[in-house]
Amino acid sequence: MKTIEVDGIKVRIQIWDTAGQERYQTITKQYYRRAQGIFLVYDISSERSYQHIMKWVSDVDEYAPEGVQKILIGNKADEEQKRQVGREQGQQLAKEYGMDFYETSACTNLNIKESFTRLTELVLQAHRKELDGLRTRASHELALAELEEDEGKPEGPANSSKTCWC
Ligand SMILES: Nc1nc2c(ncn2[C@@H]2O[C@H](COP(=O)(O)OP(=O)(O)OP(=O)(O)O)[C@@H](O)[C@H]2O)c(=O)[nH]1
Repeated sequence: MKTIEVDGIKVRIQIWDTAGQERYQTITKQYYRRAQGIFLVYDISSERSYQHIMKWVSDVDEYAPEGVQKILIGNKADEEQKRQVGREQGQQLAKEYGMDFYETSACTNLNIKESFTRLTELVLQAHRKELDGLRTRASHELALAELEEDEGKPEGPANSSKTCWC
């Protein structure tokens, strides 16, 4: 659990670090179902981890809820001398999937706060849209209900609370 501030709102986020290893996949998939935001992380010093991202994306598409927000991360940006994946490759892949992209480093803290804030922002935005949709629908339903109720009552001053209905 961690609390971060986004647009002046304090948001409590729960972070799960899922295992990348194949043998834990059954458990990992169970986490997808409850996720609202997902970081897809590769290691910039490992071309193999970058190639795996496509598999992660298809798993997420299959098991995560529809509106889940995703960000692509190229981690270990401090390991410049061991770099196997160019920044542009990361940007390109993120673009293909319509995701934001950050290179981060857990060692130097590069873009850690920024990427968490951005993912939270995206989740909040998506949630707001959903809430606004529900609110609009609810207000329409309310308006309809009021209209229907009005239809059953006599018109004009007789509809006022002071007037006797009998
Ligand atoms: N140089 C560097 N090393 C890192 C960074 N992030 C993680 N590591 C190292 O990478 C190794 C693996 O880190 P983990 O956090 O276990 O990676 P993981 O992806 O969660 O691993 P799995 O749970 O097996 O999928 C550890 O030795 C970390 O210290 C980073 O930003 N820079």
